[in-house]
Amino acid sequence: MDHNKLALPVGTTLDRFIMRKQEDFPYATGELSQLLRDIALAAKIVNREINRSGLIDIAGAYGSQNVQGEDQQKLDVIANIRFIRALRNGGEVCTIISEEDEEMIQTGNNQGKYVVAIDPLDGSSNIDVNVSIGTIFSIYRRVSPTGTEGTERDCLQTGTHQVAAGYVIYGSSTMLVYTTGNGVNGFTYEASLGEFFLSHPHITTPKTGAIYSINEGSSDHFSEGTTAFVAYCKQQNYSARYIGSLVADFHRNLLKGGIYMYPATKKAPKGKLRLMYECNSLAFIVEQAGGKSSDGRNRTMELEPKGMHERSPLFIGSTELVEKAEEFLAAEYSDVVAAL
Ligand SMILES: O=P(O)(O)OC[C@H]1O[C@](O)(COP(=O)(O)O)[C@@H](O)[C@@H]1O
Ligand SMILES: [Mg+2]
Ligand SMILES: [Mg+2]
Repeated sequence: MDHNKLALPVGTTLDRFIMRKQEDFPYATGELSQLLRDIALAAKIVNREINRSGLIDIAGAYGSQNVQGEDQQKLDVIANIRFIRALRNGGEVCTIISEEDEEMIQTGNNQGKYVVAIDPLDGSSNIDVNVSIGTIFSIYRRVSPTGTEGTERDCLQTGTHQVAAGYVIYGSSTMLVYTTGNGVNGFTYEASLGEFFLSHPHITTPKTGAIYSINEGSSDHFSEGTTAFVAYCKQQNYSARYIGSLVADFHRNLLKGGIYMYPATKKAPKGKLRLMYECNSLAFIVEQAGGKSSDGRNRTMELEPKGMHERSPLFIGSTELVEKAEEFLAAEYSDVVAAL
């Protein structure tokens, strides 16, 4: 009996889980394990900042805009600093792309084998109103040789090249959910012990569900296909649930079944969400949990990134719901083509 392959019990610490899983890979050298620990450490620090954000003056806008033209919140900047510092100090990462920085961030760890794409604080519009927010990350192995700075080619890889991806949700409890391509596991943070504990082993998402998540405030700008699918969801008496924090909406639907959509609209032809550190990361998770993710037509993880902050429409969640949405969009597309 290969004990390493045994399912680890609920309550296993993240550290122990990472170590035991590393033993499953005889050629593993521990760098990815250490990188996952570095991310968990930064998440603990950011969690502390978020929990006390109402008490100390870190609420509100920071006073500058990021490359997307969005007003940065103080916590966006604090989370960005904390994750970059942990990844730099950890030594495993040569280059970082972050939602909050226009250019690639060279860490100085030229021997580092990994590149990280990160959304340090997801759900910025919910920061000051005590609604769940998150962090989203993707990890890639560099393609350029070690000993040099990471390149744009290292950063612009398709989602299928992710070696790991995950998110942290800072909600009623704080959880870290991630995959290294061998299923999805969730860990709950016990602040008094300063530890993440395995609480959700082998997460799988239902094939279908009765929840749809989309900002209907933009419905005037929806395409015909999106409008038709939303109408279909209502006919099916599905529940509309939209928190406005991608991580939180995704997490709920992952566990309960459902679909989250941020479609292309007339005002945002490529949607809003960023391919490298929002869409690809969650696409890897949902596929590993038995779900599906696309831009309405193409598999998210096969989309060729053209820029670090490129946007992509996102339809993600239970396979049957995403496929149903794709059917409505395909009908719209064939109408468009027929009209050409
Ligand atoms: O307000 P909208 O247009 O519905 O957008 C909400 C979406 O934008 C986001 O806040 C974008 O992410 P950031 O907060 O990281 O910029 C998502 O979390 C959320 O799903
Ligand atoms: Mg985000
Ligand atoms: Mg963000």
